[in-house]
Amino acid sequence: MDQSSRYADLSLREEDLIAGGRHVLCAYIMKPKAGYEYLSTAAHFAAESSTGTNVEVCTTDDFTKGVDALVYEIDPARELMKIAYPVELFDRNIKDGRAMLASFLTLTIGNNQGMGDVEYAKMHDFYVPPAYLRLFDGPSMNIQDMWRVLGRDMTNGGMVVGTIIKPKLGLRPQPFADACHQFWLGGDFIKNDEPQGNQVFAPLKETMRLVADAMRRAQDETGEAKLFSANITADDPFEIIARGEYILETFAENADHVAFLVDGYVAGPTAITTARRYFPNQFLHYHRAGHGAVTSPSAKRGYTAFVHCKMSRLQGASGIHTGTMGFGKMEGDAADKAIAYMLERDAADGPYFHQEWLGMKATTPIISGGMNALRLPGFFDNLGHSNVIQTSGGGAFGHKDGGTAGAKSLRQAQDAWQAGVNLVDYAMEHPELKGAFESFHWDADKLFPGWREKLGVAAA
Ligand SMILES: O=C(COP(=O)(O)O)[C@H](O)[C@H](O)COP(=O)(O)O
Ligand SMILES: [Mg+2]
Repeated sequence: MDQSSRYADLSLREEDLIAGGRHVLCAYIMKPKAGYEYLSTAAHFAAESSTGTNVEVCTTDDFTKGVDALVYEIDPARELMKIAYPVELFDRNIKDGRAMLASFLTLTIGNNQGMGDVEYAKMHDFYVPPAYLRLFDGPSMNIQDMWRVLGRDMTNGGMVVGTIIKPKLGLRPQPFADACHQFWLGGDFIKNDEPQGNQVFAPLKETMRLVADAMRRAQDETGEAKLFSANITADDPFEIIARGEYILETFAENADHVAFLVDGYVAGPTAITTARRYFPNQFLHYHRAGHGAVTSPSAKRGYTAFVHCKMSRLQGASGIHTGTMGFGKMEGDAADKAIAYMLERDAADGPYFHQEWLGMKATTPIISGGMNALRLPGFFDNLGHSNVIQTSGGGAFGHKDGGTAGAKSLRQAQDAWQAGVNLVDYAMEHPELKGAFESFHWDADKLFPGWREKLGVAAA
């Protein structure tokens, strides 16, 4: 059945829809299955994503039709389809009238992902009008709160030097805390790796007691503040809260040095919002493990990394992994800096829509995955600044002189970039950075040809 007379109106203009402020706009790359016409499939998609089904039902009344989602633009050659969703379609909390991301996802990327006439559909961008934007929590904390703890400049405080304790799993509590202590003697920030929680060989309570102690000792030894991002991910919101409360109590006087890490893709919006609302004074660290299943450019369904990150700002993530933009080990490319700008700025352009954030706090990009000191200058050149949290696991603990030297080499790389000094020149005066060239010599050969002669390091 062709529903395009009801669920499509190609005479609608995007600027009018935006000026009207009544619609959430979504852009998809959609391809119908063989034998299905583009506009009628798009209309069926809009029906299934809003008020309809595959047939007309006798219970529909005039009010219903007023909240239909409408296809307002198609370009079959580019497989592009844009749909306007009336804001009234989206569910709101009974307790406070606020919006929820679960409802946004259920409609805009819900049943439409399994339709028999759709070959594939992936969301590439969305626009949120002010009337809906203001109903989301948004972040309560971000990198500025870390800079405050670290005693840095509040507008251009620079990179938070971070790591992930490796190995990913398999450390008992004491060696885990020892690794933290080692890194903190040179760096600022440590995060649990995304699967680390309450394994039987490393019970959370015992591990956190030792990590809190390692933080105290490192702070005493260096005279600097240190930060820890603790994984509180769980299926059960009460477990998330129990973990968070235990950790804050254990870090005690250093509780404001603690961030909470939530695996937001696998545990979902409920877990993120539980942490955002129950612990509004902690930095909320959104780890996105698993997102590649839908965001990878090779995935034709789901949504892009850009859409995923943009949603996290609405939910209130203080920081989210944004990838390494082609400079690390994970999928991505230089143009992904648009993701960081959408998170950081008060107004930014996505691939299809301009978004005004109307003062909603920024979400900090967390740069991670196969990074080390040598890869940082190129990364910062591309992004244009270094006000990010950067975590190098292998790039710190893979340093030939250990985690402290690894941490120092990362800080030195950022300092060199900020000072506009070539990394090889800086390494002449900074032994830990020089050690990074030796440790990651395959990167050094590629990124800084001639480094061996300059630094006096013989060929391996
Ligand atoms: O543990 C790591 C990186 O370890 P290492 O520094 O040893 O590579 C993170 O989980 C990845 O960054 C996730 O990827 P992304 O940040 O793209 O979500
Ligand atoms: Mg990890």
